[in-house]
Amino acid sequence: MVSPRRRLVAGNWKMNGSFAHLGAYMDALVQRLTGAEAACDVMICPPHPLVSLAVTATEACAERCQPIAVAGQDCHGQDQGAHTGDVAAGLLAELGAKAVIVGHSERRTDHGEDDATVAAKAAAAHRAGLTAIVCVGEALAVREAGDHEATVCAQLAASLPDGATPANTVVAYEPIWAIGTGRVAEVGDIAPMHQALRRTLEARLGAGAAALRLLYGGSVKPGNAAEIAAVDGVDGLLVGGASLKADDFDAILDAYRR
Ligand SMILES: O=C[C@H](O)COP(=O)(O)O
Repeated sequence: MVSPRRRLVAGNWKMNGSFAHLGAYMDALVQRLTGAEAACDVMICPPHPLVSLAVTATEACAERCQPIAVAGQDCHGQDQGAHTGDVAAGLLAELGAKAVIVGHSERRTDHGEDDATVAAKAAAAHRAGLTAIVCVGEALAVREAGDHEATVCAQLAASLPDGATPANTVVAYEPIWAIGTGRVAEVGDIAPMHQALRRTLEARLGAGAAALRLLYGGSVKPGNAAEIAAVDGVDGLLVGGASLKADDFDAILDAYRR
């Protein structure tokens, strides 16, 4: 049965990009999307200093192609305060962002963020009117030990704040061993995990869980996007490195043009 959930493809630029890159990228992406709409929501997540310019660029082309939403890559769990270097979800919303990634494994590793911190960040996103893209995923050792489903499902349950709904939350399953490594999870890795995560969402959110989108991320490229997009239970893709080139990102969107 075809899922009723609207697919989402989001490009996470991580700590890459520049003002010059953004301008050229938007020109190229809009050119490719014009007259070639993909049957999915499209989102880019540039570094925070580029969010405002990205919003301006997407608004300028709104009449030429399908909407391109802009998202932040992180926010603080509090609405404001003495947190040097952090970014408030409300400010991202004020800049025109529609969503923010929270709990990416690189944040969890680089900044020691635990599930409670991620849940607080997602709640802050919700208060600001943003969609929280909550990331979860296991390390290689956890998978090799066979504990991956229990680990990631527990991670998801603890990373979702009260008040999470399909309207304000997206979940991204990103096995850490597949991020930026070129090592792609097999269909046989992805499908069972997505089924387990769906059960976790149902236990947590009840009937509302059915509409919540569950993305896959980890070395998604033009060459494997269609196969991954076709996996039962995958409602879209969170793309890192391959989203940095407009051509490659557009080729990944082809997965939703067939
Ligand atoms: O947020 C994106 C993921 O970390 C995937 O990154 P990647 O496509 O470079 O493996």
